Amino acid sequence: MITLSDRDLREEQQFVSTLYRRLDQMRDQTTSLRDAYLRDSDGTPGGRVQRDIAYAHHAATLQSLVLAEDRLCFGRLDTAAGESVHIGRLGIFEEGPGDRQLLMDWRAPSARPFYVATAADPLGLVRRRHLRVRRRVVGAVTDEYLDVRPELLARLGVETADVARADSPAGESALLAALNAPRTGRMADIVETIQGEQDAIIRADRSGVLVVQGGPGTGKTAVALHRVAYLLYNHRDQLANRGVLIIGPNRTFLEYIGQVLPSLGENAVVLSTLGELVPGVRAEAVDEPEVAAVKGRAQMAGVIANAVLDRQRMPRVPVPVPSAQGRLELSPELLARAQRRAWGGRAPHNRARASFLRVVFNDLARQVAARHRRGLGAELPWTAEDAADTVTALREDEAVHRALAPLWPLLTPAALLRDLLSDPRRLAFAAPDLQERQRAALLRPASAPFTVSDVPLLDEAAELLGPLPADRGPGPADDGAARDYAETVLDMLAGEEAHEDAEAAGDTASDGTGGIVDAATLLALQADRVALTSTAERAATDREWTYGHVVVDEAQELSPMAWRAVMRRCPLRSMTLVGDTAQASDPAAARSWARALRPHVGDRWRLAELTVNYRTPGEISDLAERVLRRIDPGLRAPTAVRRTGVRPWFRRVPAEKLTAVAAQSAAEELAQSAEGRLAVLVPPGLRAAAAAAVAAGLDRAARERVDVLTVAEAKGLEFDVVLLVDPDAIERGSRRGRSDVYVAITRATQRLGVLHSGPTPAWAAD
Ligand SMILES: Nc1ncnc2c1ncn2[C@@H]1O[C@H](COP(=O)(O)OP(=O)(O)OP(=O)(O)O)[C@@H](O)[C@H]1O
Repeated sequence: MITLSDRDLREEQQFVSTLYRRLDQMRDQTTSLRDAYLRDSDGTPGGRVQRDIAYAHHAATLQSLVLAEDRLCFGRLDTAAGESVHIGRLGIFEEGPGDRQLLMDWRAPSARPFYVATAADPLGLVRRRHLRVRRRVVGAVTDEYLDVRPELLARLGVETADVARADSPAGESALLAALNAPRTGRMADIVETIQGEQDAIIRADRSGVLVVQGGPGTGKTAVALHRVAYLLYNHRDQLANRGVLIIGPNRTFLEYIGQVLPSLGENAVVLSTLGELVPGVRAEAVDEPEVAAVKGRAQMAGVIANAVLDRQRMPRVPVPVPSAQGRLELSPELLARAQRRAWGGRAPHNRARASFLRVVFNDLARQVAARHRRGLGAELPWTAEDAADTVTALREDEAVHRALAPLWPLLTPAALLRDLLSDPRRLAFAAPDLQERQRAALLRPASAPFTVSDVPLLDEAAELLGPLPADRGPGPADDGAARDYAETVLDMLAGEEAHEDAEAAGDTASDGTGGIVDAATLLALQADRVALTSTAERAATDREWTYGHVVVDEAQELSPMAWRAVMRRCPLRSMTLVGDTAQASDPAAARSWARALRPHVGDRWRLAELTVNYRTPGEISDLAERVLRRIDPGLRAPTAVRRTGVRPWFRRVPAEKLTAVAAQSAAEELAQSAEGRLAVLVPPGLRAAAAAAVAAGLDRAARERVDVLTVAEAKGLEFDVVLLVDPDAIERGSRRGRSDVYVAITRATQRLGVLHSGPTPAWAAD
């Protein structure tokens, strides 16, 4: 590697300045186009929708151009054929005849050698150049030579003696600078320094299920996000219409990764937690482990199906039906026939109800006709018109509806699940194969909020129930359905106000995720009042939306029921599943990918592995490796790419002083540097006390750099410094407690401190 002369630096600066001038010009042009749509509308509803769509399109383009500002250009390739091309965050062309390309998008096939060419396999490159551009200024340029034949070097004006051969696939100094940089609390993109094994996954074929297995810090999340950007760029036609769904473990994580895709110019993406997968529900609470374990079992699919059947059961005695036409009655035989007719259509419950009621109302009308024949006016004929009028009158009769209410009620998934889990009788009917103890664990008050493990059950129910009919008129919907409906409307109105407020404030991307859609927020928008313009917006509000590609991060945590819900979102099975089975902590999680995927794709999935740890320095990952061996002696931790020379520290503290000492240690660690973030990771029982103690011991600026979290909350995140409090309690805290300790240790990018109340933890004893 050599550092270049001032002349080379000047030339690169000139080129980069040209790029930024063109970028400014593109922004101005897009702004004018966007604003033109604000003024132009023919005033018709159709015209307004078209205007909204065009406006949103140009606004999104403008946002990509704004976000491309930082590190617009970061590389240059010189080929053996004598060509030279600059690589950057997006493609830029000169304006005018010929449209010469100035900058090549990192995702273009010809940009690939930038990431994977080596001296052994130069892929046609002579030189790979890394440009360090900050605030439009080229600060440094480093070169690697991949083909050192003198005639090729001479063409670049370089002497053989001056060059260093590239032996690593991407610029080492750029990589180390990125890895050592203080963390900001938001994940950054890695376009400048994607490594060879990562590139192969990013550019892997779109079809089928790709599992990316890798230890902590191997870049699984980063790779998955760059893969989405790559797929959207290369398969825009297929993917832009259906969108891409990214599922992450919790909201904090989604906020952490939320800015990566917009910074890569991509917005056709929905980010969701499992708890938000069903529109209208935003579950954050988690169940006790044994309850979550039961709810996650595949068996629960049968339980939900039985719960629906339970609502279609018919009485064995006649059902009296008071009506304006007198007292009528439905016999058990008639009800059984209506039930068979409804089942025959194979429609979901709410739709099948129409068939059920058709038979019921015809029978009631038949009874009215028979009464007519027997009574006064019997000499007058009973016409088809009379029959139709009678059915209409019965359908509008409140008393009839009250009598029919318990038979085949309209149901929302929420009502079904709420009733099932709060009623021992219903549960006993639906779950005869669960043990008494398991059923007891599932029971809870009807007013309890939905938990994350309930969401796959709601999804299952939604599948079997189908939507409520759009125009269901006055009808025997059960109380739960009516209550849900009212709640949904209230939610919509509240959401609409919030939306209008945000618009009034000119705050189009107030969530900081650059316009990527937060499923739950969007649900609150009333589709017929606010035009949902982008694919992502429409997808996020529609439970039955199927995506062009689905990414699941921390996929090792999914229960069999969660897998079913996820698979429904992607019948094409174009999926990227990233995770690490050694980090699994969910009690219902599968222990292997094969086991998790077999019910859905058999063995038709591919495995890619990442083996290098970019996050954790060697001193900390050595420790992590020992924890890993205690989970399974056959497992190996990924190799750390760097060492810092700073060893983790341990301190024994009396149990009652743990939180106070954690607060003091946090203050000391933060004082060591003005930048970067610190996490205090605690057992759930200490969280509140530790948060209070830490907050009390810090000034405001320092407080903003600290998070006090449980391990579950810290999943997928990283911090410059981690203080691990009472690891033995974390280990004892759950069946997969050792995995939690492993996850905790591997969150640190620089330093780790451990506070323990008992003897030194076994994994660190020597
Ligand atoms: N090629 C790279 N260049 C620069 N930074 C990288 C690269 N690969 C990974 N990183 C950085 O390493 C850190 C870990 O990456 P990431 O969070 O994607 O790992 P992970 O495998 O998902 O970890 P975990 O399983 O612990 O959630 C991040 O800060 C990421 O930006």
